[in-house]
Amino acid sequence: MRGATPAALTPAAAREALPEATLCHIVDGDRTLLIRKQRGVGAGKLVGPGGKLEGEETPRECVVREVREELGIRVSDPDRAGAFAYWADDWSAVVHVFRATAYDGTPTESEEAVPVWAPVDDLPTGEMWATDREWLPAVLDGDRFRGTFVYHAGEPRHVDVKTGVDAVAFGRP
Ligand SMILES: Nc1nc2c([nH]c(=O)n2[C@H]2C[C@H](O)[C@@H](COP(=O)(O)OP(=O)(O)OP(=O)(O)O)O2)c(=O)[nH]1
Repeated sequence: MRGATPAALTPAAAREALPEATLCHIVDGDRTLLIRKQRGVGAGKLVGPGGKLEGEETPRECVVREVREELGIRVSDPDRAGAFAYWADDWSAVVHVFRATAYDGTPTESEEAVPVWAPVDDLPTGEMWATDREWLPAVLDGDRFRGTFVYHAGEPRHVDVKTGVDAVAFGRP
């Protein structure tokens, strides 16, 4: 299945075939909380906090754990906003995206992440994954989406995003 082309891969099959990861987009009034990723996939970029699923945890459990590990805060209302299947030369995954508005604690720098607040209506897209701009504004706005992306040599070669649709076909909440 890993060799299947995206066109042949249904969302359910993608989840079977690919590792799963999460992203959390916290909205606080007119700003949103990103991290400057210090290591791993996407190091150096501005991204939502998140990471790979571990063991039998659900995506929601994963995103709460990752936000706590990376920023030292506890999100209390992560809401599933969408998902994308993502293929690149060195890493491919189904990434579950959550939106949250409530958290306890103060975002604090860790080995993995430096917190960066960004204005919701002026996102630093030049420092983000090229395809994040296709779905992040909708997520920050409370909309839902589903996406499929193929990157080669760091450039997006296939980009398919549908907003206003449920991503539940990509898997468990
Ligand atoms: N914003 C954004 N993030 C992405 C994209 N593709 C992609 O895999 N990611 C994220 C999903 C995960 O949060 C992250 C990959 O996991 P990670 O390397 O941070 O994993 P981790 O913290 O569990 O692992 P580690 O560093 O301890 O090995 O990259 C994308 O297109 N845009």
